[in-house]
Amino acid sequence: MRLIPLNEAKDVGLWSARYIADRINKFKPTAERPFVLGLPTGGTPLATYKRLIELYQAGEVSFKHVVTFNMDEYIGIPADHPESYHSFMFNNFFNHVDIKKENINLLNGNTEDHDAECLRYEEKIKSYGKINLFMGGVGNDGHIAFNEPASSLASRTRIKTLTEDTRIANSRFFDGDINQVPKYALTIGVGTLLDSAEILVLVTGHNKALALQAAVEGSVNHLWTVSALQLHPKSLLVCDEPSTQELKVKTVKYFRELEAENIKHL
Ligand SMILES: N[C@@H]1[C@@H](O)[C@H](O)[C@@H](COP(=O)(O)O)O[C@@H]1O
Repeated sequence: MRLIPLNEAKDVGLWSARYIADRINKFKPTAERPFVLGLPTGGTPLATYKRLIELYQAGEVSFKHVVTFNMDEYIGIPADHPESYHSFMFNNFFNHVDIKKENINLLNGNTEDHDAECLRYEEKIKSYGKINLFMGGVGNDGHIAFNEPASSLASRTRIKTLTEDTRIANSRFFDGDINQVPKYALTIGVGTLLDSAEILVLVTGHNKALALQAAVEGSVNHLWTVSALQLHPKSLLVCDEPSTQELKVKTVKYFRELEAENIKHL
């Protein structure tokens, strides 16, 4: 695991966007051999999407041969609801870059058969071999995608019941009203995520400090599903200073020294 300790949330956006653009460019994707990118929603990745759009506008990266898979989607709100993850992705990213519509993959939370939809998604991912890079955020309780506490670390794409904590946290997008927040979601599993070649998780704000501590200093534990990153050969946590508050000084110092060169080149 690598941990990149940066100062501010905006630095996390700049660093991660540059990282993703470099990965895509190095891969030299073509129509026959696209770069497969996993994507999250939430407040944290907004700065990354904004910067990726700027890099695209500056001609530094293209999404023409990039295929995307989103992590999760609510059940029970229409795809065109302003707070669906479908709307989020088009409004904040897809509408502003040169990605082809047919290369965008999102879970559909409004089918008759959720199991069939989840299986379809897993099969579609498999049809590309694997996801080259999955970007994610983390919930206050350490959930990754919508893999709430006690999700199996071997889980695949499926329906999950959202915890009250998550619904309270996400009510900020629903006029502060928890009753408007869906109770269920479709989400990739922890196992699905771990199959990716590389995982990049963004962590910002003091409310993520316990989750970051669990991810880095805790044991692998299904109550903090983000800790499963410890099992992955190539995982990367990019964080701001407030989110490191619960880490030992020694831990932060260690990673800061290891990453001195990479942090300098922001
Ligand atoms: N399903 C999403 C997660 O993928 C996201 O990481 C988390 C944190 O969101 P935020 O970045 O807004 O704190 O929220 C939701 O629960």
